[in-house]
Amino acid sequence: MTEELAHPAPSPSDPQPGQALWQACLDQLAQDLPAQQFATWIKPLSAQISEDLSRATLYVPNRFTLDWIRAQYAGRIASVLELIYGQPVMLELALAQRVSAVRTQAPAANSQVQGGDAAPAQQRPDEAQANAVPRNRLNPALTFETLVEGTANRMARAAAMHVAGMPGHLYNPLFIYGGVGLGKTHLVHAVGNKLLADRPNAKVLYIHAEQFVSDVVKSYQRKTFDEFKQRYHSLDLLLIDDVQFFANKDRTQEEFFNAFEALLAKKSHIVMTSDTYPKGLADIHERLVSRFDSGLTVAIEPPELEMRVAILINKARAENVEMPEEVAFFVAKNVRSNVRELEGALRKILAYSRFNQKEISIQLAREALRDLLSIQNRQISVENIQKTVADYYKIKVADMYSKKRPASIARPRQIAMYLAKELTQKSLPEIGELFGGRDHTTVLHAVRKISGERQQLTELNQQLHVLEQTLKG
Ligand SMILES: Nc1ncnc2c1ncn2[C@@H]1O[C@H](COP(=O)(O)OP(=O)(O)OP(=O)(O)O)[C@@H](O)[C@H]1O
Repeated sequence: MTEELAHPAPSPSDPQPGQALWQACLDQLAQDLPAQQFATWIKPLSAQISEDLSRATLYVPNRFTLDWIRAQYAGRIASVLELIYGQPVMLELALAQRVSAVRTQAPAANSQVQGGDAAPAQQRPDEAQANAVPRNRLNPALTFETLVEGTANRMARAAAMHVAGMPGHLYNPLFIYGGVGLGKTHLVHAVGNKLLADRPNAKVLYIHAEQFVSDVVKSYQRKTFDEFKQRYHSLDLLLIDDVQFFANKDRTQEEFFNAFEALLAKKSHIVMTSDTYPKGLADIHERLVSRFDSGLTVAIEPPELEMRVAILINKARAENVEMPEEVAFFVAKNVRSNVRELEGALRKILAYSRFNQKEISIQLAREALRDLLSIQNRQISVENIQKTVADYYKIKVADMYSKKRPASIARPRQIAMYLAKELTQKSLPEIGELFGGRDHTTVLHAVRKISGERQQLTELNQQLHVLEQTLKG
């Protein structure tokens, strides 16, 4: 693959391989990204690449930039590095303040490279960043229009739309929770962007909870609580991300409580996100938890298959690429955990297609995602098979190990045994053991029976096909 790349892939024997790799990555990103984004976020990065090229550390000046780079660009940078080098390069993000400590520990041969001709990140004046990040900290790209709707986020989206259209009324506070990479941050930015589109003078602020913590600490140290209060208490809309980060931060919780009360009293709106529902939050004072829960609490679930397909097609289109539906289905079936991973897979496919100048097809997607797919294939376990088959035939997983014999249970159990033999490296006795301590001859009987019937019964063959696809991902 590497010989077909736009840049010759550096090898660890090049004089300064880290520098060459990072420069090639920058060149590629400069082509891929809008000039403004590249100049603002990527060019100023300071990179340190380990001698064996297995690890790249990017230094960023502050927490906000770190979160931003992680959310928006880290996946893309990692896949470009991987494509150029031909092997995965582990990407780390670190705050520039720690550079001196890291430098003293780093081996002398490590190359510390700046993005383009920018000043070192730790020396850049704060003003440069202040210019780059809008004061309300909203990302204009994260809107309702770019957020694909599906069963998984329908309720949260509807509530967020309502808040954006009529802030200060219903659902205050709006508390959105869900697992990583499911679109919580996107949704809160969408609320802010919509309100500003309707009312450009509205005072809106998006902030990550960690940034709020750091604001509290700073105003405590500098004795600037009046400014702090002025800033937060005068908002029309406060969007605060990942409030689970308030855990064990008493002073922050107190200040947030004050801000919360002040904002609600003046009918300003608060939208919060978290990785869990309010009562599931650990180490947060009860009075805050009960306030979090006093408006509307909605979950965002992992996206279902159709939604994943739509997200892929939409995101590809945003990059001016038409992704054939069958390819989107293939990817969506294989990448199931969250949207961020889906985006990562898409980036890999686009980069792979661009580098190799090949049309996007299932075969190309398979090649581009081969690491990810092989990990999944390796992960097929008997437990996984039992659960998938039980779900498919709507029986209990416990029936896989039970002694029950009715056909409605015995048959799915035989199918699961057959798949365990086909898809794992386990021996017949090992499989028997995992099916409630059955004898290996019982497993052998099941394997022979199902494989024989599969040749004759189209319906069974189809069911097995679906199960295999599901399990292989
Ligand atoms: N329904 C969706 N439609 C389009 N893009 C989406 C959707 N959901 C998530 N995304 C995209 O997926 C990526 C991850 O989403 P986001 O950062 O909002 O997740 P999150 O839930 O806040 O995750 P975390 O808890 O890790 O911060 C973003 O680039 C976002 O734009």
